[in-house]
Amino acid sequence: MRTARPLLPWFVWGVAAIAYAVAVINRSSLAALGPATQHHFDIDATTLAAFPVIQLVVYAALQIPVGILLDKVGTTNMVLGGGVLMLIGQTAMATVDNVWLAVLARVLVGAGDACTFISVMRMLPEWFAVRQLPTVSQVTGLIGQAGQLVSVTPLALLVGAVGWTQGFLGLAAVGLLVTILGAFVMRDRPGAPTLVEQITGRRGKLTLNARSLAGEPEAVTSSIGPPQTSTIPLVDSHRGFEVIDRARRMLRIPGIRLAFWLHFTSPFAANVFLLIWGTPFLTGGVGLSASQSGALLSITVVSSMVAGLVLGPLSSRFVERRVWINVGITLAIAIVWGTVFLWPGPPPLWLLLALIIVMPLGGPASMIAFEVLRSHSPRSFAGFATGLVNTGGFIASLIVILLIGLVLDVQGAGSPDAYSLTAFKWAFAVQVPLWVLGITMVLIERRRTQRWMAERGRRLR
Ligand SMILES: N[C@@H](Cc1c[nH]cn1)C(=O)NCC(=O)O
Repeated sequence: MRTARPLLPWFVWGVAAIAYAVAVINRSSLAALGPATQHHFDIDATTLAAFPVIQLVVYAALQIPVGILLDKVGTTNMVLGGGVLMLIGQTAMATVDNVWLAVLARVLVGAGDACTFISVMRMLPEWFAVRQLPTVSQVTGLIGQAGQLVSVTPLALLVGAVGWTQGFLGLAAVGLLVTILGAFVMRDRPGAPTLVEQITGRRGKLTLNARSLAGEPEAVTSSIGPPQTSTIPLVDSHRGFEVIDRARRMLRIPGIRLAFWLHFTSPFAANVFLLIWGTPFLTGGVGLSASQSGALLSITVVSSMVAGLVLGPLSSRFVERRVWINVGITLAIAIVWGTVFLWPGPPPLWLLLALIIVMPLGGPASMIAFEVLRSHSPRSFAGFATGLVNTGGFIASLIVILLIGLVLDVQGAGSPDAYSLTAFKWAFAVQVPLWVLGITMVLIERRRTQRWMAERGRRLR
């Protein structure tokens, strides 16, 4: 007899994905509001540029602590806690005039943002079957990217129409609504309570009867289950050094190192472009107008969303080749950027479009790192391991953001009136050593992973 497919996993995931989209809106809420921010706080361009950098530093620095907390307090509490931090941060952003308080507000936004993505990623295997995970993960990323589109235009229009304070309070209110919704709907796993149920101590029928989609028969492709915690080599542990000890234990598994390098190598070009250096390159370097540059930035978001739809089913169908899919995309990004570097003078429109379409594929490609991680990380360490892997792309992005600024400064082209195309080409060339390092490490760790699995008789099917 056919039993009805449970809908709860889709509701839980839907609310979690919306919470992630709100985190991305909060993260990029200043992206299209540069001049408004400068006017509101009366700050120069350098101080303005410090906002995304500080936020990124906070985000990256908190990935491992958040991952550890995640394994202890669970995904629902982390996503909702992150939501509360972000709405406090945006309320402060709306109401303070002092730039240092605004920096503190961005720290809160960065901290809340840091809690969201890895918690949602950690929650998915509890609700979905292995063969569904690549697609569900990619669609989660895609919904997050939609959040970026919201900050590029609608948020800027809202702030323009109702003013800074009302606009940011509106954003905080959206965060509050989603957090309240999450408190009623999100559950770590089937049978686990919602936040409201944790507080009242009563579990509803929906929770008691909850089922995951993971129990259904695997039709096409299946993958190995994650290893048991006991397969992780023991290392001498001292109290107070638990984090280092855990990191060492996890990093002894080559599959986890492979996931780290996959995430390190693929997304930084798009992150750097979208978060900070894309607009200066397109306007000050290539010579486009602000609106042309804004249109191109929107195309990057759409390209990444479309790629997410394609890559999910592809990496699920070709489990054995998923690493090559990631490497192929990184190489394509490097080749397009290489052509821009070597092109004499300004890149023609076709080349700019190729860059704008190919570069953002690195975001969805980096989600393959989490697929690889799921095959190699024991469940009890999954939050920690997800945080560890997610640091990869953000460390690389931070290094590139800082190096581009440095190379521009060294050439005397560090301010908008001194920008030049040649200076930008040299500056963006700092990405080359990171691609070389990343791809080399991926190839090395892939071979080690294969050997590790062969020695233990494990196989990806
Ligand atoms: N690679 C991104 C996610 C993504 C998916 N599609 C495009 N980008 C990632 O690692 N995100 C982490 C985060 O907090 O957003």
